[in-house]
Amino acid sequence: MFIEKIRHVIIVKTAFLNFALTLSATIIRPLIVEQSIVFTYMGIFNSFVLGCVFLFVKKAQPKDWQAMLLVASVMLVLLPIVLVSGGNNSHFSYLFPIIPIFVSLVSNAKYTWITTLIIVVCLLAIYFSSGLLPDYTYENVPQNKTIARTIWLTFSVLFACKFGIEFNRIISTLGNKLSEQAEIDVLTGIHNRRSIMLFLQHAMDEAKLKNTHLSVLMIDLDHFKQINDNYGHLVGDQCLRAAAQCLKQGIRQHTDQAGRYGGEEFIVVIKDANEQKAFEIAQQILLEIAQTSIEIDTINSINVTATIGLCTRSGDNLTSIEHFIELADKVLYLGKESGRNCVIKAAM
Ligand SMILES: Nc1nc2c(ncn2[C@@H]2O[C@H](COP(=O)(O)OP(=O)(O)OP(=O)(O)O)[C@@H](O)[C@H]2O)c(=O)[nH]1
Repeated sequence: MFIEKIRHVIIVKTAFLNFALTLSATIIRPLIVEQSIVFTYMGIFNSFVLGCVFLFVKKAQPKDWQAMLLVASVMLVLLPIVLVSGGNNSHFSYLFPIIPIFVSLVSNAKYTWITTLIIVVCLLAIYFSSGLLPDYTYENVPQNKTIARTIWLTFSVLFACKFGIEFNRIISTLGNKLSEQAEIDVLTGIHNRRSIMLFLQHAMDEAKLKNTHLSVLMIDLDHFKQINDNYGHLVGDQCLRAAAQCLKQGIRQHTDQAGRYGGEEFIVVIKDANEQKAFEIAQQILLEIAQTSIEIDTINSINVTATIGLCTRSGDNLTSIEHFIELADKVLYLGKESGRNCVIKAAM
């Protein structure tokens, strides 16, 4: 959504720039250079078209096709001008290589290749139609120069396409890595608090809408301070990683999610399951944690246990995530008081 918004801003700004530059050139150019009146008429028409496109994309919601609409409008105003100002020798044809770079920035590789292909076909068509249309610049360019410029332009457009796609690929790989890092807890490799809270909020909205069941498990490792004190923080960290793996394996992969809530406390969100099913998942997790041995050296290993507080609510009984977590937390501490290594359910 964030990327889509940035792309929309680029599209709107480019649409405005197209309009402003065309209008300015239409007004200023006749004052500086001597030119045929045809260009002034074309400039007025083009400014009108580009102005309308700008107003349209500014008002519309961010959508993929807006980039293509902008490209289509630019091609629509650019092609006739290029055709009557010397074809591929026209100064306006220098604008062609910018188009694939723009498309790659605001759209995807598929649209960039399609646009590039259309431009290359246009360049060839312009070359073969030269001589058929009047040249209002009245310049006499030798045929070999026209051929050379057509070849250079074609390669520039292809290079711009490849460059734009590669640049975009690097940016999106970096973006994916960054958002992954922003969602994952560095120590355990499962979701961090921010990410699991977001998941819980979405799951809650969904459960309210469909009136399905939703459960949270608050999981706290038992006597973890003692493990740290007796074996050191590195062994403590190993226990946290092992517990996180047990959570990952214990949940249903496509519906549920596990995250680190903070310190030695974890949270699991279970969607579309009644209390009994959530209780079975919790017990399975409890068993997995208790059965996992953590090596402290080549000979010795330890086992940790956990206590789980379970809260299940149907969609119409859900209030806020804070309240939901508080209910699970309360029964978790009841579990601690009643001897640990158990699952306690909150009253429905
Ligand atoms: N190794 C390690 N320890 C952590 C980390 N985060 C929190 N802790 C430790 O976790 C311990 C939590 O201890 P307590 O809150 O007293 O709980 P507990 O000893 O598990 O006791 P109960 O929860 O009552 O069973 C503290 O010693 C923290 O220093 C971490 O990232 N790594």
